[in-house]
Amino acid sequence: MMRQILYPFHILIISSEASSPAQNQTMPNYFLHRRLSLSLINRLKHCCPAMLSQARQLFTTHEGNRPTIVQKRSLAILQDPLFNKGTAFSMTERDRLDLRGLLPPTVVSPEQQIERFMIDMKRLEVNARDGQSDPYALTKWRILNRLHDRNETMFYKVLIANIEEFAPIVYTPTVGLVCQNYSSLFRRPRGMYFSAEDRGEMMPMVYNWPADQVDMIVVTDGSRVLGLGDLGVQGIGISIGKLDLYVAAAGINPQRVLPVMIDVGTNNEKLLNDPLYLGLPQRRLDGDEYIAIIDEFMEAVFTRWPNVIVQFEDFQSKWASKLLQRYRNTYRMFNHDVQGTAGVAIAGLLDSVRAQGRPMIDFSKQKIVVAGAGSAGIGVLNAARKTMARMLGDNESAFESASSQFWVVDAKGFITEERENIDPEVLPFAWKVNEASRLGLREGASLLEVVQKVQPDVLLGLSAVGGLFSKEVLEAMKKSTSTRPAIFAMSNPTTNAECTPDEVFSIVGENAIFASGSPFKDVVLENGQVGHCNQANNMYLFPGIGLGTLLSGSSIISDSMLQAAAECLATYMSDDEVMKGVIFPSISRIRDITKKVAAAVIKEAVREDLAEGYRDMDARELRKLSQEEILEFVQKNMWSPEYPTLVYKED
Ligand SMILES: NC(=O)c1ccc[n+]([C@@H]2O[C@H](COP(=O)([O-])OP(=O)(O)OC[C@H]3O[C@@H](n4cnc5c(N)ncnc54)[C@H](O)[C@@H]3O)[C@@H](O)[C@H]2O)c1
Ligand SMILES: O=C(O)C[C@H](O)C(=O)O
Ligand SMILES: [Mg+2]
Repeated sequence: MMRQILYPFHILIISSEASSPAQNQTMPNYFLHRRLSLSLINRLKHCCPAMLSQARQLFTTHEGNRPTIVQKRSLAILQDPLFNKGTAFSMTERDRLDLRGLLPPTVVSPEQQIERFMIDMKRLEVNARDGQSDPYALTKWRILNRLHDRNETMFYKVLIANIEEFAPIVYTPTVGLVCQNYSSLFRRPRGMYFSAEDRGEMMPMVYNWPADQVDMIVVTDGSRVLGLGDLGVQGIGISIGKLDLYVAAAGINPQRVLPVMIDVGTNNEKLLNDPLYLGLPQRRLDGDEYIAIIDEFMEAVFTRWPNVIVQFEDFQSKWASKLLQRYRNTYRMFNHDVQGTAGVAIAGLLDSVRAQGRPMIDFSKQKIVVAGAGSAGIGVLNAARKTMARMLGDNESAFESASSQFWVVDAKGFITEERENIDPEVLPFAWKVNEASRLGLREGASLLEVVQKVQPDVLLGLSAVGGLFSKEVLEAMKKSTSTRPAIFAMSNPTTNAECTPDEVFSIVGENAIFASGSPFKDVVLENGQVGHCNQANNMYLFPGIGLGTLLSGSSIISDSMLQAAAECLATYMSDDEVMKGVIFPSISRIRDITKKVAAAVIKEAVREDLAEGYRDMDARELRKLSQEEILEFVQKNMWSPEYPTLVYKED
């Protein structure tokens, strides 16, 4: 009789403590429960061992996964953002980890923590937003950064749950402002800094990083941060921002990411003269000296973490492609501005063909004017030409005729073969002088002249020049031969966008397709419909490329893997969406997109026989997986910000 009464009562106590860590219980309540609970366990132990084991089972089921073993206690754990839960530490955990007295007595749930955080953040927003720019952006970044410093799990919970609102803070455009002001914003270090002064020391230095396992490194030398130029050591912000998205979008475990800054000096006079500048106060190293440093860094990180993936980010175009060619066949690396941007642009360009109600294969007939022939522009041009050539038969003549679909304009104007000291990478896109003159164009012609003469289907900007697509240029786009002229103002941050969506829809027309690198708000058109602002940003690809490479176990990142990622993104949008001018998904879908892109990358790595498997999933097993099973495998390996149960154990 006694057993029958005790049994449900006991389970109730155990499960309530386990599942909802004594939410909002004050100390006395908690102790009462705990005392009851312990005494009942003792009684059960003697009178009914079977019941006890059932109760324990229930306890374990409620706790979910196995606990995380930590070698820290007390203050050390509260100061460790990877393990910290703040006021969400349950009372039992507080006891186990010597936290009693170090936290206010009320235990709150993770949901309540986020609610409190968001209320705080929203307070700032009263009268704060003025259209495109947000005067409180930097303050919000600071608040988020402080949260990142004290509780990683909660930071990612907040970021994922509010990705539309906070991606523009941790990523473009605000991250640009953060990099510009980094020396004064600096509070706590994050990531690693390798400088020219560390020559010969990088190998042992790598072992200063506490994590034995690192999956993703994003490295920059700060030489071309977004469209903001050389920001020297302050470029670390861009590596941090990209990795925030790796965790939020791809579910890479935050304990296994490493933002890196390689400081070889800066040519930015303002920084060199700034006494508060935190980087090496010297001009940038160049030539062999520069390469030797990057070589040493690569050797060091791949020695300690042979399976790491290194994403090169925001290297000036002078070095971007050279370093890519130097390392891409030896190391698991890619240059995201060159390769990721290309994929995103191709996906958008293919969807703008669909938006005209035409088949994707008609992409090969599109006339494309590109403003900007730097690392991003050249990456897009090469990938677009390759895509067209494949559609036209994939032979040399297909390549030739594909080249004549592009008109490239840089800081010196329209590029022909007459250009002095032409960059060999641009040469394949330079027009023959006589063919250009047949169109009424000459070397150095202005963007406006080119648009007037060519009447392109697409005008794509990767120039880093805000407002480059002037009223006159957009007026000229009205004569585009396309039924839905596409204008891609891809430069970052917002101030560098070549034009705004309002300008496009009001000048070019309501049928236009608009995409920008940094986010803009949709526009209400005169006809009452919505003019969609698509965000053509490589954030839709890099998390999936990284995750797919990691899970496939491929030791390199091949062109076909990148192509598969781009094609996956291009087909992500439904016909219905595309016809409405929505050619990129909303960022709120980024985890789903990333999962699919990663699956496409894995599939391609398997097809190319590059996949070597990941953990228990060896290459043979991976080859047997269906599409659905690959997606499941990806999903299973994506980290989610949930508090694990912590248990203390000495080293
Ligand atoms: N949306 C994205 O996903 C994405 C990805 C990568 C780069 N970007 C942006 O693209 C921009 C360029 O990046 P990059 O690495 O190629 O830089 P870069 O410095 O290598 O190249 C800039 C190019 O623009 C040209 N240019 C300058 N003034 C011009 C003008 N008045 N008219 C036409 N061309 C002009 C330069 O000659 C050069 O060819 C940056 O703003 C960057 O933020 C966006
Ligand atoms: O960082 C971005 O937002 C995109 C791109 O990598 C850039 O350099 O602008
Ligand atoms: Mg970049």
